Amino acid sequence: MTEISRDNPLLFFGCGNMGRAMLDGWIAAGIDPAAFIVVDPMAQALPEGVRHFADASMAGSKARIALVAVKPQVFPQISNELTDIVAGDAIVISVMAGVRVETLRSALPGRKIVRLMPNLAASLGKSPLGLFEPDGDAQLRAGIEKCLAPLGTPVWINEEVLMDAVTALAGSGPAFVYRFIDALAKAGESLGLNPAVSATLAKATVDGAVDLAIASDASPEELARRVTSPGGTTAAGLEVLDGGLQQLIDATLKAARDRGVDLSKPIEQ
Ligand SMILES: NC(=O)C1=CN([C@@H]2O[C@H](COP(=O)(O)OP(=O)(O)OC[C@H]3O[C@@H](n4cnc5c(N)ncnc54)[C@H](O)[C@@H]3O)[C@@H](O)[C@H]2O)C=CC1
Ligand SMILES: O=C(O)[C@@H]1CCC=N1
Repeated sequence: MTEISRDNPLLFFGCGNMGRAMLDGWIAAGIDPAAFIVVDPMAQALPEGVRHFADASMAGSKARIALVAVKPQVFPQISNELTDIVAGDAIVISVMAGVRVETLRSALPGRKIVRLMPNLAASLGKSPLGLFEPDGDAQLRAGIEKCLAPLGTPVWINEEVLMDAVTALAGSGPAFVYRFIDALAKAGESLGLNPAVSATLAKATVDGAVDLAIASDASPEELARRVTSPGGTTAAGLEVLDGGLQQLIDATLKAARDRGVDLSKPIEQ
């Protein structure tokens, strides 16, 4: 059921920023565009061959595998539409932040529910893929991993409550990294560098540092040590950064995690 193809298409319910990144990742990996159906009133310029319906009622046959990628706040309003277009025994993968398996199960009785927390790097096949399913179903897990393999690295999470931490770190995380890149560039500018030069240096620095961190057996801490000459420029900079960075990142992730917990609560009408 997790083998997606023209005959067993995956239905995207919502295909905005996140859905589109996943769709692009799958198609870039060589999956037939006809293996995808998108239901989204706003989706535009979808890849050729992807079947698109503005409304669920137009989608025709019931999907056996579906991906829910609408905003969590929208889910209560669309759950009936969704129930109508996914088969009774379908696999439903939700990327919605906060929305719990219990909520998904009560809206979609009988379906196998999998929660997934990806990020936008799915379009490049480089997304962390935090996964939770409540039944410890080995066959389902293997099928999901195979299906998601073109998008990045799967990591199963054993306690659902930790999906809010995964969301904060891996789902929201790219935005925090982009802010760091921006801050590097702005700081370079304030030291007199031309804005375009500073932005290029900031991106290339982060790009190379990340590639080294991934390729090397050394920890990030050890790699930082290798950059740092005693009494040199890096030591002078780290003395400032180490005075506040961890505290700031702790507070940032906690705020994001706590918002995920809020989103898990029923919306007050
Ligand atoms: N943007 C990101 O980096 C990440 C987002 N997510 C999750 O992905 C979900 C979607 O987020 P984004 O893509 O950022 O939002 P978005 O606003 O870009 O996309 C949501 C899409 O849902 C569509 N939609 C709204 N009502 C609909 C309906 N009745 N039927 C079908 N489609 C409908 C909208 O037209 C829109 O294209 C959220 O639940 C979010 O928590 C998870 C990880 C990362
Ligand atoms: O900001 C959000 O709520 C979503 C979930 C993770 C990334 N974007």
